[in-house]
Amino acid sequence: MRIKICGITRPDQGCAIAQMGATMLGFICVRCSPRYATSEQIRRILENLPNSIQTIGVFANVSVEEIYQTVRETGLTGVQLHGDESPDFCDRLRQILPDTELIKALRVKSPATLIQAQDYFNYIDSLLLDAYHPQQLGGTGQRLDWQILKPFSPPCSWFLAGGLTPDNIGEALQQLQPDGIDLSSGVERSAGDKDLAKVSQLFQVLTDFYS
Ligand SMILES: O=C(O)c1ccccc1NCC(=O)[C@H](O)[C@H](O)COP(=O)(O)O
Repeated sequence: MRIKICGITRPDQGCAIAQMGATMLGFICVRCSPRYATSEQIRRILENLPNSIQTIGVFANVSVEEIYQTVRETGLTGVQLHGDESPDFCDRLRQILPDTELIKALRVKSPATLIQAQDYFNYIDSLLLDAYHPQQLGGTGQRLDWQILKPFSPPCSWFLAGGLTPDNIGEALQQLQPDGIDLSSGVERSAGDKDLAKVSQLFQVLTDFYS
């Protein structure tokens, strides 16, 4: 199970969360987000992390060139596209960053979103399914309808996101079998400030679940 904790803004919290067992850390490269981290901030956080951890930059509706430049400046190992990027955009990005993991996030509004997902399978490494919110792109704490995900079995790996917390993660994993999980506001004190007690509680629940 891949465990991604998203919206990291502080080096000490990044290190602590990596030590607790996260396999991926996410950095919000979307300027309007309260969790926005600059390339300089991301670089400083990455300097102190173990090499084994994957580091994912989250982008929305920016150019291939901007993403390329941020990845080169920071050393991020992966990119998550959280806006309205097309399959063709994913294909172009993959061509200029062939060794960078490419995750396409889809905000699930209805079962039609899961049909739309099929258009991306040839161009991405993983899908991330998040909740739909009319005004915000991500980090909303909104849970998506797990019921409509039950028959979903894509040919690529997929992450469950959207309103996950230490209190509901067990129930989510009883109902669904994602390859990874992604949490942000459910393990925060305030936007961008992770609550290490909640992150620790999450890992305890996961340990109990899998033992
Ligand atoms: O987190 C943000 O502020 C954000 C802003 C703009 C685009 C994406 C954003 N987050 C993407 C993520 O991967 C979050 O972890 C995901 O939306 C789940 O968030 P939450 O429901 O708070 O766990």
